[in-house]
Amino acid sequence: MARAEEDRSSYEVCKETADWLRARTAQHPKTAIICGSGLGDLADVLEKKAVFPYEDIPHFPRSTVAGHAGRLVFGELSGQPCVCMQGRFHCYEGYSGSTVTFPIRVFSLLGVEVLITTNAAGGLNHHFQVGDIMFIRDHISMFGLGGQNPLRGPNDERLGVRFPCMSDAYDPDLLSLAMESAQELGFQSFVHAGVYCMLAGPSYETIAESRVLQALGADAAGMSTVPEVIVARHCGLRVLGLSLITNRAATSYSSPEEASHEAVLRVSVARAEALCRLLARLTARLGESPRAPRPQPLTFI
Ligand SMILES: O=P(O)(O)O[C@@H]1C[C@H](O)[C@@H](CO)O1
Ligand code: HPA
Repeated sequence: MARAEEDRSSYEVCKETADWLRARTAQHPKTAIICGSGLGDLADVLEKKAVFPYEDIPHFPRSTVAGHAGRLVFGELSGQPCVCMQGRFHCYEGYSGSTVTFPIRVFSLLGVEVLITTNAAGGLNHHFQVGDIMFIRDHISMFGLGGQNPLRGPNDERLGVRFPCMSDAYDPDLLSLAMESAQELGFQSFVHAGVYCMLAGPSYETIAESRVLQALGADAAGMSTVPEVIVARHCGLRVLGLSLITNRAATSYSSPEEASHEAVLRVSVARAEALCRLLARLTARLGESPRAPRPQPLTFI
């Protein structure tokens, strides 16, 4: 029988973990990066690394999904202090919203100001190709609309307000900076901005469900990210979200597309280098002070 899940929703538990980490690393990360399925290589490019397996960190949950190594990596990216989650937690693993988002609160207590969250997602927008990158402009959470909000339960004001605004969930300045970074790297032909839709998972969508999601205005479908973003905004972090389109969601009964996690991981691993370059460029731009003036606004599909 499964053991009862530890309650990680309290400020004290988050602080205990943050204090434990602070005592073991001299790094003071301002940016946290969550590596999506198969995107763990993003953490390997950090310099001056300090690595903590999740099982060594007090109160940290365990990664159970292939392509999520389960290590917290502190280090520098483009000279900027960062912390990377090599492996995230998903609600479909059986974890509660407060467990899935526990690291975000720990990061906030460590002084992190910006969250960059990445994921693998199925493309719903007809213009998207496998291997494309979508910056998340907004989200729809089928999970959240169904009542599964990670902030459900008593609210501790030390962590954030009871009713956080979500119309500004994805920071427009970070989005512009990310688009500029993509343009500087010559990536504009395969970079878009769009709406990410979170499903509970772990089963992929049916054809009828994919059609509904398209009609709702979703550009990509996945099984993560939204709880992290809600909690990040709750504790005042600025957020950039990024989806790697690892497959195209099937929307026709005659379509050959069949989603599989193996194919998702294959595409993620193949595109990890491009993502690393993009995040390195973006992080360098984030470190520039004062913020460089923006070029002409860019239009992405
Ligand atoms: O952690 P992410 O959102 O990148 O992982 C996606 C969603 C599922 O966990 C898995 C399905 O293939 O990939
Ligand atoms: N649907 C949901 N989650 C996903 C997909 C998908 O097609 N691809 C990767 N994660």
